[in-house]
Amino acid sequence: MASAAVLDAAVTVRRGDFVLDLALQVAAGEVVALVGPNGAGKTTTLRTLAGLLRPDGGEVRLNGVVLDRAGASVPAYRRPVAVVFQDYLLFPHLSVLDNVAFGLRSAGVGRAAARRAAAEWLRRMDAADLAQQRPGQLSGGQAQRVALARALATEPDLLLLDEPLAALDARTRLTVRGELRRHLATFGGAAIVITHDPTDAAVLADRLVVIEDGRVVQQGSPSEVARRPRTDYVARLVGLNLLAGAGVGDHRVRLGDGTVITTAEPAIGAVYAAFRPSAIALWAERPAGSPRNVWEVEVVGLEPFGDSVRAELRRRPVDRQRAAREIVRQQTGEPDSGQNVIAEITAAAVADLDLIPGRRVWASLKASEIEVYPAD
Ligand SMILES: Nc1ncnc2c1ncn2[C@@H]1O[C@H](COP(=O)(O)OP(=O)(O)OP(=O)(O)O)[C@@H](O)[C@H]1O
Repeated sequence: MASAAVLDAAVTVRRGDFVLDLALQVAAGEVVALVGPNGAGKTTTLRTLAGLLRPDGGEVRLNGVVLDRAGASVPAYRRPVAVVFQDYLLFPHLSVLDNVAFGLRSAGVGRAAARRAAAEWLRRMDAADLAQQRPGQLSGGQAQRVALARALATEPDLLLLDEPLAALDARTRLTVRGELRRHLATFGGAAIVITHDPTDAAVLADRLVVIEDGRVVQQGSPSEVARRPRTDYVARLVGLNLLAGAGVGDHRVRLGDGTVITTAEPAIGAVYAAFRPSAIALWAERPAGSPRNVWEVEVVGLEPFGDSVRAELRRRPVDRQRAAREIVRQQTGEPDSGQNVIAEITAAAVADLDLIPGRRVWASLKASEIEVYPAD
């Protein structure tokens, strides 16, 4: 069970035009996954916490000790912080054992004691048999285990992992992900894992912190975030459609373009509506019968997705003024309003409906398939 915050950071970091303005707390024993699109500020966060970048303002505290504050900064090598870099950065000329011992030697531990401790960490990581090998002889999964042993051997209060599984092929990744989860579970400090992969985040982390453009836009347990995304990026990450609108009573939500959708749950005030791409069915003719949401849509694009096909659909606005703006938007080639939806359908349906970009069809979505929740 996680306890009081080990890491307590509230910093501003400028890099050219980019500003990271981040408040982040991580408890003892807690694993946080830091996710965000390219350029969101993940690496900047990691480098700041590691002491490789000086913040322009704010404070970083670790176990109550100030590491950064206006004008004063504890250098990287003096911080109880360990980093596992994406490509592991093992020293090629040293044996695995000496790589693991290196961190301890730098922290002032004597040679014999450092090697004994390194051997013990390799044993814990099921890597004792690799001790005399050189990094060049290791598989990706083995190198990751060694890098993790090297980081944990220094018994850091904060462990930072930068895309720890990115260098691995899909099969190795699955096994190493499981191993990493086991090792992180026994780590008593605070851990932050940077990842682009929603599965890695869900498996490894207790909490997801999503940053976009230098700011935290959403955080919560992996299941909360997966069920209730709050930005387009998060919705895409977890594979849901996300629409924004306002509750207008009677289980109805008016979307930005005037479309009204019916939801099973009551909706009040500003809300988000999220649903799975597979919840959408497509029809050649307007479907009649059971109560559901029906939209006329235009196929924007089609993409294979496993055994099925993902179709990007542009909903046709019902609000006349907005429709006029939509026409202008299409003519001027402005970016999408973000209200397109993705449907996941079978290849047979694509053939039956003769779907091609530009084709107009009908889409239906059951009210019970929509998760509706407050936007603020
Ligand atoms: N040395 C630098 N000088 C100026 N700007 C920089 C520098 N390094 C990074 N930036 C800018 O800081 C912003 C955040 O970059 P950062 O590498 O932290 O993002 P990221 O979330 O790690 O992205 P990615 O997922 O692509 O690694 C970007 O806009 C980037 O252009």
